[in-house]
Amino acid sequence: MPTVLTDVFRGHPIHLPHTHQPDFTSLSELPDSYTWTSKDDPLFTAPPSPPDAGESIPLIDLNHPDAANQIGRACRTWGAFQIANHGVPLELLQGIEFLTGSLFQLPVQRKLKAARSDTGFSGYGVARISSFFNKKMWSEGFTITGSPLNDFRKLWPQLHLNYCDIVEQYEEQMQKLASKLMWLSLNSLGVTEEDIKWATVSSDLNWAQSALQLNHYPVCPEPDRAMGLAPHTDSTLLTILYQNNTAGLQVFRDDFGWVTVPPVPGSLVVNVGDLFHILSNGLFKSVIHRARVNQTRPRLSVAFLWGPRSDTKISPVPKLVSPDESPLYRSVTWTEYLRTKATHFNKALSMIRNHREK
Ligand SMILES: C=C1C[C@]23C[C@@]1(O)CC[C@H]2[C@@]12CCC[C@@](C)(C(=O)O1)[C@H]2[C@@H]3C(=O)O
Ligand SMILES: O=C(O)CCC(=O)C(=O)O
Ligand SMILES: [Fe+2]
Repeated sequence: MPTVLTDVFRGHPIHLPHTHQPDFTSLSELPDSYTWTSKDDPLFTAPPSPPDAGESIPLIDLNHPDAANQIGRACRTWGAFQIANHGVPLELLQGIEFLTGSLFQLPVQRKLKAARSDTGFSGYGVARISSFFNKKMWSEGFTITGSPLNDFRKLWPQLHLNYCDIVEQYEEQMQKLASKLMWLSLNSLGVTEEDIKWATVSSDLNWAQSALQLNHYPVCPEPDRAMGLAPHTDSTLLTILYQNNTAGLQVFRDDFGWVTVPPVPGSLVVNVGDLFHILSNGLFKSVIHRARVNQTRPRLSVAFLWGPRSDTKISPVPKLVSPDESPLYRSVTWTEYLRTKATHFNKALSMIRNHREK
């Protein structure tokens, strides 16, 4: 039996202090344990792109005839882009935002009834990458994979079925969209279904699996010294992110520094993840991103983390490797990669890189 995402951390416990979260709203000063400097994260004080430089990830209209090329270009240069006219109903985006807001507004004792266990995948807790940093992040999260029924029943004894329904509809829409985006970007490189047999467009999508990460960044007394979610790349093929109307997401570019992704109502943000970086032999860049926090407005985001089934080996598409060079990366399954990431964090991608021999 191939592992499913739920089993990824079974036998690979990650101990995280979910139960030590403060009541964020009661703090009028930033405690030292939440105060970040460049000692805690070398990129913390990297210069932000000047607002007048006008640099921003592209906003791509999926109905535009040139959308595939625009997406391909964005994946090569930024590793991220926003999309409009994506076909996901606005009411569903509003529904998932409402669910996320209601979940995090629950009393902390109720949320802890659905806390993520050390070997578990789903549930309430601090960011999984917390163990790699000395300082705490000003956020709380909830991961969903498979049916959320058991967790939701603990959170909302009355309304859980309505909320399960929203999650199911949202995941269904996101799966279709993610597959469409992957093929648009691959087609822009001349890669077709003949080249990647495990991911056929016409199949019923059971070659893919996903997780939903709900994030809440409460208002913060000293946002300039706090960190919502520390810099990371996602381990996915693609991540599709919905953010509410409060800015906070930033992407890093060597040439510009940190660039804020402004919320555009109704649009979605798409990130290239590490597995897509590998599949494209490094042509598409998995983007380093982080979330900052705000002094007056809470921020919510919903990340749809999408990758292949656990038994699929991902390796660079042969067509994208020059005949006189070896592939940049070794093959890896999503499960293997998530475990490597859980142990080695931002060194994971370089750990599966081949040392080039001509
Ligand atoms: C499938 C997954 C990707 C993820 C780890 C997870 O098991 C579920 C949560 C995801 C997330 C969201 C926040 C950032 C991140 C690095 C993390 O700690 O948890 C990602 C993980 C990832 O993409 O590696
Ligand atoms: O909240 C955000 O904007 C970023 C969230 C994120 O990067 C993630 O959940 O992986
Ligand atoms: Fe992320």
